[in-house]
Amino acid sequence: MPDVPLSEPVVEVRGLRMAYGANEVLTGVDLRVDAGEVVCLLGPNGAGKTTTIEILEGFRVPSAGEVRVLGEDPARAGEAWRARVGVVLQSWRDHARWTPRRLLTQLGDYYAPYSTPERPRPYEVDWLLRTVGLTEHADRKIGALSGGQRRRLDVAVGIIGRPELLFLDEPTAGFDPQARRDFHDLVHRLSDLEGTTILLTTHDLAEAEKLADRILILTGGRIVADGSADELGRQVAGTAEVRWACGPERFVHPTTDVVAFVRRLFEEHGDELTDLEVRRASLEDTYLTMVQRSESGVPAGPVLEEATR
Ligand SMILES: Nc1ncnc2c1ncn2[C@@H]1O[C@H](COP(=O)(O)OP(=O)(O)OP(=O)(O)O)[C@@H](O)[C@H]1O
Repeated sequence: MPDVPLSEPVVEVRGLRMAYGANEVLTGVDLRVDAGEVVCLLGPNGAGKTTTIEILEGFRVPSAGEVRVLGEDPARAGEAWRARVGVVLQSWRDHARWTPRRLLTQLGDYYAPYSTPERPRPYEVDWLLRTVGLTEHADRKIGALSGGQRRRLDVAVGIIGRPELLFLDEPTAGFDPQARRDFHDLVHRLSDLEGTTILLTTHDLAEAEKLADRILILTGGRIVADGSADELGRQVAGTAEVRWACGPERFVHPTTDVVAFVRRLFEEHGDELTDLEVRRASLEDTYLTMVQRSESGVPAGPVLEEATR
């Protein structure tokens, strides 16, 4: 079970701004993550996802705004707070001469004083190595691991302390399909069985759709969309597209009422229909359209015609 009362947000951000010199990256980000949620932060390259996550982790001090994570300001929070937070950064390149077992054991020792009866810390190292698929490589030098194996170790490092809140910045970059699936299972396990709250970034929209209870889209310095994949789809996709064939001829028609349209199609053409397909806006269509609209200042509205044009 989560250690934060369910009514209190685990992450709450209001009016967050961040500038690197003259480059204003975040211009007023508001977001909230509740206990036990898996939230996915999407956005184009350079949108400020890593910047946002690093501010929430306490690694970066924002230019302005209010940030509360597990009830504290991350920029001022102490070691006990840090022990409750797990972090998988975009890339680690250190401890090349150590072995995964040694690194995880050492890091685990750091978390042990913060163990509680509800949340015993750290995870057992052999269990964790097995869970991330590194048992065979547990005693090899970290510098000799492949990119994907190193990334699995990054994930293990992020969760060794049994965090209540886990930040994952592009966690599956470089994973092969099996490692990706194993990782998705791990996220479900952490979320469902451990009540871990998870905020992740990814460019893999199928991954976002699979993992996220809620998706946030960051572009132009702000969050422009917030909802489940289905909700976002419905917000922008008023129409579906019906494609069919009658003999050699093929047709495409956008409609807001698929069932009524298809029923009429069968009534009128019945036996002559040789193919039929209904296409709704995918998360990719929705995402691309929302980002394009935000960049060009166009308000929300149906997306499918634009996305499939
Ligand atoms: N330390 C820094 N100093 C100056 N500018 C920075 C720094 N870190 C990031 N930036 C700039 O801030 C902007 C946002 O970068 P950030 O890494 O947060 O984006 P992102 O959404 O995570 O991108 P990506 O999807 O490519 O990982 C970019 O224009 C980047 O060049």
